[in-house]
Amino acid sequence: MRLIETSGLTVRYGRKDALVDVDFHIDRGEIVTLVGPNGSGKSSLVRALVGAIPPFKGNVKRKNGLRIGYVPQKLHIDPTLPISVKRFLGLPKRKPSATIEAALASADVAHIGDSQMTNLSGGQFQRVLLARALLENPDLLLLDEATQGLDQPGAAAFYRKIEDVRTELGCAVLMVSHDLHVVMSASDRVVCVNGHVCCHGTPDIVASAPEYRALFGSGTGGALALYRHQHTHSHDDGCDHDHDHSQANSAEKEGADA
Ligand SMILES: Nc1ncnc2c1ncn2[C@@H]1O[C@H](COP(=O)(O)OP(=O)(O)OP(=O)(O)O)[C@@H](O)[C@H]1O
Repeated sequence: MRLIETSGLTVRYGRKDALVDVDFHIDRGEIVTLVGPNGSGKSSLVRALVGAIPPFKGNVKRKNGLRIGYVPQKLHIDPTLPISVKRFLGLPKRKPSATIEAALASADVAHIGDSQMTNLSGGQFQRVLLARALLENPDLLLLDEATQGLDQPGAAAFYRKIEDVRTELGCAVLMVSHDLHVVMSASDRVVCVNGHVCCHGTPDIVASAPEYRALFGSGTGGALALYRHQHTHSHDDGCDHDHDHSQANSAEKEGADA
């Protein structure tokens, strides 16, 4: 079932098109990763999907009553403001403590409810933001560069957690990343934008390839993968971003030979 669907979506700021003619959809329970370089229109697409900006052309359809849980890139908390994790999760609207505890448990941080927000590590902080997004029992979990600032094992652990959350709660997940190479192996689909949809497809797990290990280190449990570009697509459609296919190609070969 479609949760969100755009057709022919164009987003314009002033006289400048940020995105042109985008057909995009996300279905119930699927994990979609949106990649693209800086300024390629990822945030614009997300803003249009959630209805924060209107389409200049085309349309965006959302399922009636769609509930979206949003995990931002980061959130500034005044370091002089003492606030515990549980109190933070009760803002702006108080929630039953059982609801808060369940959300913390789903984000794997059940034990830090009484900690001060300002004392959390980067990884714990992102888990709390994830718990906050889960409070409303979302149909769609939206993560905007949610692992920025985490080290690589931290990012990998966070991705694996997201995969678990999808399995447990059945929500769809839309992840946004500016890193073309690092995506979730759990993604059902990867959509690459650069002012338009350049290409889309399934990511390949290349965790066993030496090149993969050289790039990302080991110990990620296969949560990180290189996105194998679809080499069947043509780049003479005005897609002018800089893909580095060499590493992914050699990793694929190694993976195939192994
Ligand atoms: N509010 C705005 N007003 C004018 N131009 C904007 C606005 N927001 C974005 N843009 C422009 O639209 C284009 C797409 O920006 P967008 O923020 O969607 O890209 P992005 O892929 O999310 O980038 P990043 O990875 O750097 O966050 C850019 O050229 C940007 O300068």
